[in-house]
Amino acid sequence: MMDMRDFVVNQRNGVKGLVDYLTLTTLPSPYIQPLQERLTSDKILSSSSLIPVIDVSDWTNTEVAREICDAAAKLGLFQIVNHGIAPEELKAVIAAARGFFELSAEERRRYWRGSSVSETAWLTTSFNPVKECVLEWRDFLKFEYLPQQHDFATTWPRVCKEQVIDHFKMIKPIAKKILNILMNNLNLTIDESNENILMGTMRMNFNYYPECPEPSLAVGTGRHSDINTLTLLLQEDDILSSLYARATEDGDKWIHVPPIPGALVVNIGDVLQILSNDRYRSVEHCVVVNKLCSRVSIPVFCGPVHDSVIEPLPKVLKKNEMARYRKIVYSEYLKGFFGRLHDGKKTIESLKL
Ligand SMILES: O=C(O)CCC(=O)C(=O)O
Ligand SMILES: [Fe+2]
Repeated sequence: MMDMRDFVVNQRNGVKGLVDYLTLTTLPSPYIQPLQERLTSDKILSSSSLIPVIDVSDWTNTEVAREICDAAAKLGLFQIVNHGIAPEELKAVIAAARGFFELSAEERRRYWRGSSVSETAWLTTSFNPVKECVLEWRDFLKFEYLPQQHDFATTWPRVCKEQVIDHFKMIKPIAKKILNILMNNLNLTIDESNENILMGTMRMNFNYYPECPEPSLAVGTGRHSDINTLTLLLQEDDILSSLYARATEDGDKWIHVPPIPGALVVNIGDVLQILSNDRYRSVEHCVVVNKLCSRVSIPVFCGPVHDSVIEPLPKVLKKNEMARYRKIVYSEYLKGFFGRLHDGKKTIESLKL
């Protein structure tokens, strides 16, 4: 019998390669999640209006700023509409992502992590497939955007290179506006002293979740919070019941993040929670897969450069207020996160004082 894990991970076919190669009618055993990791219906809150949707057509409107800061403080996740990126441009980057995953397994393999033909783009599967007992039903291609390095994108796959560059360029000013609003609310601005922490790096994922024979037994992306400052995520319009956010830190209830045509999902990452000494909170989220259709999602992660020192900003702390997190260099934070399995907010919790 075929060793599925070996085929997907070591032979670098990914889970996309697996579903293309075999007609699966049941979920292969390496993907069967323990019950507590499955998003069963009893854990889902059913109201559809729990995720704020903010119209940002006027960034200078104080009401817009208030809604953004409020959502960042409470749930740590919201959607924005009328952000200025045209629907056709969003469709183009989704189509480019699908274009990449429609390449042959052999073509895709050229980008596999560890032996990728590109230093700034690599493909892998699940989250930490060497360590995980149970795999996640997802492949992803990651891009690092280094605008100062002029030829950074020459090695990116031809099928999607232009759209990725365009998308990075369009997302960057939107991210900066949101971060600026969040900083202003803390009586700070983005300046030379903090820009490298807030958005010194930008990365993008093409997440690909193939159709799954028994979605209720699997997860697409396991429970985690993003470890950066801010994520702007594009999800496909027409695929429901995929992304879920944890409603409250202490309960096991989850809220569906519905796809809205033309919208971007914005979520707060751990670094912003630390810098703001908990005034903003990173949100735990996870992804459920589908039986009949594959799904693509495209998060852009803004975050610190590796040698940034992350700690509650002295200017945020009120008189006698204690810092709630110990200081850490960001590269150490990354090691902590990527050395674990997806496990909710364990990385940020490990820094709590
Ligand atoms: O696929 C999604 O909707 C979310 C993916 C995600 O959370 C991530 O890539 O960090
Ligand atoms: Fe995420």
